[in-house]
Amino acid sequence: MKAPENLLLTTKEMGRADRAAVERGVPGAELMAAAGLAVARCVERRWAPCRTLVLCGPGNNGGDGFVAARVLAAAGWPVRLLLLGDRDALRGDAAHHAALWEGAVEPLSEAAGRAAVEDWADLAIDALFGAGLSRALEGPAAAVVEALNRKALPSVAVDVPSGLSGDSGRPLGALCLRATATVTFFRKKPGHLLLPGRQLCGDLELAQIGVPAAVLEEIAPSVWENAPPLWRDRLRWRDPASHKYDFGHLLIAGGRVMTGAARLAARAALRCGAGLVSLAAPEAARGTYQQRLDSLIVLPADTPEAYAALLEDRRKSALLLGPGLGTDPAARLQVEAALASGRATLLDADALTCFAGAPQDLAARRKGPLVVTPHEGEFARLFGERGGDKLQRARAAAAEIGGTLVLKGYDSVVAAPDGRAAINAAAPPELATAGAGDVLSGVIAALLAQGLPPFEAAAAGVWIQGRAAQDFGPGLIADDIPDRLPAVLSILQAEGAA
Ligand SMILES: NC(=O)C1=CN([C@@H]2O[C@H](COP(=O)(O)OP(=O)(O)OC[C@H]3O[C@@H](n4cnc5c(N)ncnc54)[C@H](O)[C@@H]3O)[C@@H](O)[C@H]2O)[C@@H](O)CC1
Ligand SMILES: [K+]
Repeated sequence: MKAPENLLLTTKEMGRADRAAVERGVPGAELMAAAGLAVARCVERRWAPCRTLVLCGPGNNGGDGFVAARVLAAAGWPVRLLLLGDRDALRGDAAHHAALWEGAVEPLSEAAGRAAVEDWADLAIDALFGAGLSRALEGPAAAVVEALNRKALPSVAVDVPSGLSGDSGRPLGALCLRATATVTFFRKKPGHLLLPGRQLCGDLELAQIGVPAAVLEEIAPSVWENAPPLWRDRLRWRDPASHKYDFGHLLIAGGRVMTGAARLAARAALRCGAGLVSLAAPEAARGTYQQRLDSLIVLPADTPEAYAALLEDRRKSALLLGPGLGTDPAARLQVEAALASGRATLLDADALTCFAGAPQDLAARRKGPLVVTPHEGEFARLFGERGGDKLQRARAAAAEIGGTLVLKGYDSVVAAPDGRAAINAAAPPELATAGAGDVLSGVIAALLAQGLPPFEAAAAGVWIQGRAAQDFGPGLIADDIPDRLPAVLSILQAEGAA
């Protein structure tokens, strides 16, 4: 299984992993002991002993809370434990660990929860609900979470902040804890990375609690956190025998007016190792394209037919259309010619708008590998308003067009038509700037030109661009990114050789 350490598990899959671990002889009570201990250790690392309020729910999330309370109390921390529901109603491992707790168990009522937060606690451990949350917070749980948020009391959430869906990254109702830190177990969940979940979790810690990695074989999850182990072995590096044609020939379709977009893409593509990058452009714009980038080959394409004729050269291994292309009928014909050529094709921006509201037309014309890279606005234009969370929408849309789809954003989702998906959490907010999408399209297209499969090219491209922009800070413009790509590639090459 690819990159097992980066796999993400849905709440259901995590339940299966827990059960499979127990079937393999790891007692559930031990898993819970390790989970609660990890929470306590997180608290001890981050704070000096202080008045700690442990809020326990009626399920196993609450059981983790009992363990954390026990560990902290034994270490001399002042701990109060408030339980939602009846102690006698606790079951299984949670009942086991509740019985080992020697301190008082105070009932969590609306008034008791509020008072403990407002008048007593310096810190809270949220063990109300984890993977088992099935509806919006209400009653005492809602009251105490609301009080925690209002006071902005430091808090550590067990598994997920109460109120959050670990699958969608969205609160199940209007209310969700804003945690300082979250400790989760075995593998992260999609909701830890998707927005707003990623921000509601605060600092995310992953603890290993004794679930053997072998259980992943039977669960066979297909969503990863985007990271080099997922695609690093596909990257191509030059050696003394290399020829430029071994690294592909990318053809970019350049428009007449907005020439900056395609130039950014071209520069990024050259920096990302494409053997040759050509840009097909109408007469009026050719001079502009050529002047700004000496290593770019500018080819004449005054009509869609002239563009199609360029595709007869089979050495052109990938096509990029969209940045600055325009949305007139000629642009649409160019996109159709690209799709019909069977060449690996990346469509972005205007090329997607050419198919607004008609993704089925796009799917019907596709003859080869396809990557599309819409932001939310372009996605809505192409597919219409869709329900579901970001991961669901991206996967469904990828399956529909039979291509890999990158739904861009701070939490970009890369989805393949076969159901594989990667969520990217390694990009800085500064990438929200004009032209960053054009750079990304150039990076991914360069990887396609070098023969990477679409899903790997897209996931690698998203990660590489994010890393190139990392640590730049305020003031980043898209023009800064291409020349920062080589440093990222050098690190990836060195890691691959190690
Ligand atoms: N062996 C295991 O299964 C392990 C589980 N662990 C912990 O167990 C958690 C999952 O435990 P559970 O499946 O028991 O689920 P939870 O403890 O998250 O919650 C389930 C309980 O909450 C109730 N509930 C759900 N939504 C509610 C709402 N809005 N208002 C009131 N009640 C609500 C359910 O009826 C059920 O009683 C994980 O998040 C993790 O913290 C860890 O201890 C590691 C081992
Ligand atoms: K929780």
